[in-house]
Amino acid sequence: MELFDSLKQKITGKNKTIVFPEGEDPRVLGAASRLAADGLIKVIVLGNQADVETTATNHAIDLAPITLIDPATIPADQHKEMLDALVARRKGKNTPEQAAKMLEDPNYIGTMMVYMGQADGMVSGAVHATGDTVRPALQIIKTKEGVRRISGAFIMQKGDERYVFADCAINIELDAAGMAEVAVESAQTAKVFDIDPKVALLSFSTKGSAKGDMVTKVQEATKIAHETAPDLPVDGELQFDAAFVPSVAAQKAPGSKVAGHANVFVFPELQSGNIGYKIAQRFGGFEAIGPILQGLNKPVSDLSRGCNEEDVYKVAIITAAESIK
Ligand SMILES: CC(C)(COP(=O)(O)OP(=O)(O)OC[C@H]1O[C@@H](n2cnc3c(N)ncnc32)[C@H](O)[C@@H]1OP(=O)(O)O)[C@@H](O)C(=O)NCCC(=O)NCCS
Ligand SMILES: CC(=O)OP(=O)(O)O
Repeated sequence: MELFDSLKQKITGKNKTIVFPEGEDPRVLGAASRLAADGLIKVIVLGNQADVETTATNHAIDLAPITLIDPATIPADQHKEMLDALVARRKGKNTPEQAAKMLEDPNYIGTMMVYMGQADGMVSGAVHATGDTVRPALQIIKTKEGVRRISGAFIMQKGDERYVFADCAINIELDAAGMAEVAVESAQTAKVFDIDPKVALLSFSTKGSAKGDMVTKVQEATKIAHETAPDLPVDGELQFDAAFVPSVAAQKAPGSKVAGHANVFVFPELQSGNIGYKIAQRFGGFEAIGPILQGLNKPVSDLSRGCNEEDVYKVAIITAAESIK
């Protein structure tokens, strides 16, 4: 079954609610309206009422299936309840005044709705940069037990080919333990998308062909990933060609169970991860689905600001599916 058909089947009838804090954006509003009209999820859109209505009129988007909440008109008692919950969650890290300021930002309101159980997940980031989109989730939703760092993975898809790239979105620089954690988390993500994971930890060096601190970090990360998940096929440090091309793997990493067949690619830091996925997307013609945030207590999904309506639609389906245990 096609990936999104099985995800749609998973969420149909579950009445999951997804909140979209960027209601004024036509890509977001269009996707939200279609998702609700298709009966896949219940939709809450946050936005200035007049601006959302203008967007709907200009783009022929039906607002009927959507619940629109204008943050400026949230009743005082509901706002106070949210503010108190935020102050309590931040446990002295933010004053009530700071928390009130945070709630002027729709990403904080949406995240609080997820935290308070008013929504099952949030999709944002079509307008806001990643930092502003995910910071509320890092501060409020937080990591699930056993996970130190949240990371961002993309499902890269073209025809029958499907791969996981990570971390392409969140951690600017990880140490070896952090990179190993991304490797293990990404393997879990791969399984959700019917990929049998073979994980490559990428570098500009293959099996000691170059030296330096950056290479040592990837070697150490590979060792830690082996110790953490002994049954997981994982290898490093590998250059991308050694990880992906069997003939190059035979020359550069003979005997590796992963080299030449990798389908989960873990980048050594964010520069290469973010650049790498965008090259595969824009030069390689791969659809980039994500970033899917790995390791959060409840699903919050970021979008690329370069996304289209279909990307928003698909990420929301993934987010709803993630909310089903
Ligand atoms: C994600 C990011 C915004 C966090 O930066 P930040 O807000 O300055 O981070 P801080 O160190 O101030 O941490 C803020 C909170 O988030 C938590 N946090 C930060 N990174 C985290 C991570 N990867 N996992 C879990 N929690 C994290 C911190 O513990 C802190 O929590 P606290 O306030 O309860 O103590 C930052 O790492 C970033 O900008 N990353 C790059 C995003 C990007 O532009 N990607 C490219 C496009 S997709
Ligand atoms: C994931 C990503 O790169 O997001 P943006 O394009 O919004 O920076």
